[in-house]
Amino acid sequence: MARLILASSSPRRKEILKQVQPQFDIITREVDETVEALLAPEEQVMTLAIRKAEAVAKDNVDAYVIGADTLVFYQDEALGKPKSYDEAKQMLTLLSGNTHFVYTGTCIFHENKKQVFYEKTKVTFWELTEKEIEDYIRTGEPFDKAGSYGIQGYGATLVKEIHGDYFSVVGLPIAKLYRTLTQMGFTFAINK
Ligand SMILES: Cc1cn([C@H]2C[C@H](O)[C@@H](COP(=O)(O)OP(=O)(O)OP(=O)(O)O)O2)c(=O)[nH]c1=O
Repeated sequence: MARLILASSSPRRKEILKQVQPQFDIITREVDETVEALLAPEEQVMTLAIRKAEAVAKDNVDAYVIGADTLVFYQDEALGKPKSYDEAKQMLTLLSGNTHFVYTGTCIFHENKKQVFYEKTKVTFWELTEKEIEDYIRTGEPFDKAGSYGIQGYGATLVKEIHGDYFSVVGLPIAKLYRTLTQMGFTFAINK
């Protein structure tokens, strides 16, 4: 049976994949997460997804290896994970009352061949008061998340509208991933 590997340390990506496939392994390698800021958003997330998947695929050529990367873009500026309280406050203040885009790049390696794609989701935030932003940051939720929020947690209260794939905002566009893996020859447990 073909082996499926999620090359990610994100607990959210693991939960989403588990929702449709009970059996897979998690193997991660440290990769350089810097990327040329002048690249288009989709190129940035796909470049990083390829890097994450490739680092694991080179020792696991027979497996199907999945890498993913999520970035929030507001007016062409990439918002990654905040490094401090102040940075989280700055990001959430930018996003308040405005529309931004969440890009997730996904890459699958199998037998030295790769498939890469991205999803773009449009998210609009409610207008937030300074107290709302500060209360939210104190939950601790912003710190390991691109754009300083998690739509799947308390962050749900910040979101007015979303157009596109919810799961891609959380970190893994599962429907497109399922379809791409199936096209590449992987058989999910549900299809056996
Ligand atoms: C916008 C948003 C991001 N995120 C998360 C998804 C990603 O885990 C994280 C962005 O960081 P990433 O660098 O994409 O991923 P990661 O470092 O968590 O994991 P790995 O590189 O090992 O795969 O932000 C949410 O959980 N909810 C959200 O609403």
